[in-house]
Amino acid sequence: MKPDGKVVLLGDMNVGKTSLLHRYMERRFQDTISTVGGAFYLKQWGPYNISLWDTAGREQFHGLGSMYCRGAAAVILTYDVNNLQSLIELEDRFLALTDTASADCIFAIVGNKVDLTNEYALLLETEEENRPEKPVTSCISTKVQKQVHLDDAVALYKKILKYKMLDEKDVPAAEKMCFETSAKTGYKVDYLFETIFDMVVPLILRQQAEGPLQTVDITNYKSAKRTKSGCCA
Ligand SMILES: Nc1nc2c(ncn2[C@@H]2O[C@H](COP(=O)(O)OP(=O)(O)OP(=O)(O)O)[C@@H](O)[C@H]2O)c(=O)[nH]1
Ligand SMILES: [Mg+2]
Repeated sequence: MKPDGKVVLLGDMNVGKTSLLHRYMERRFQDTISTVGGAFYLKQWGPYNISLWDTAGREQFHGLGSMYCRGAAAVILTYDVNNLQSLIELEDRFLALTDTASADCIFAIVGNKVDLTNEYALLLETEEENRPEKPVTSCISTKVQKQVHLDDAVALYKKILKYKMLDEKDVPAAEKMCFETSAKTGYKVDYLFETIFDMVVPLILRQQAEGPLQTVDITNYKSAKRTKSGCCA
């Protein structure tokens, strides 16, 4: 079965892409091993099937990224809120991989691992809904000052719009598309994915109305001839 739409997670190794997908699909947090290549889940959203692609952040798999992004309806650029370099990498290394995504692809920027920051307790207080299963209130002393602020993500979102030559007026507001999550506690994980699915549906409808994705016409290519000289026998 062919999925109706595709959502891809990109970002540096160790930011928590696999954990976020796992939390959303399996409803739990467990130890992960660094992803090799890529993998996907299928999520039914209303009458639509959406494929959710997990990619490998490791440098050695970098070349695969643009392949996974091909035709994507949404790309979730993920960083770790405690690692500034992981946000910088999104711009330097991952953004160009999205050139193969759908022309009206939706972009989200997600700062994961907020549970490790000293702001987390405050976030929980101000967010009555989307409460995690188990608020982590112990071990306050081990919490760290957040390295990346939401403003930095918003600035990156605006850079992406420039890169894509999109007008701010035509796309969802930056503030709406920058999220902070915790795959460990579940904080805002459902909210993230479901906000994106809702945005992807109109895109799916549009794509379906326009017919199948444009594919490369191979009828003009000469079929590769096998010559004797090219044969190793
Ligand atoms: N505290 C905390 N740890 C997390 C969170 N999300 C992931 N981790 C941990 O961070 C490490 C990396 O998580 P992964 O989900 O494997 O990261 P990834 O982005 O898939 O990494 P690659 O597959 O190598 O690209 C693991 O040890 C996770 O347990 C989170 O929200 N909070
Ligand atoms: Mg992974």
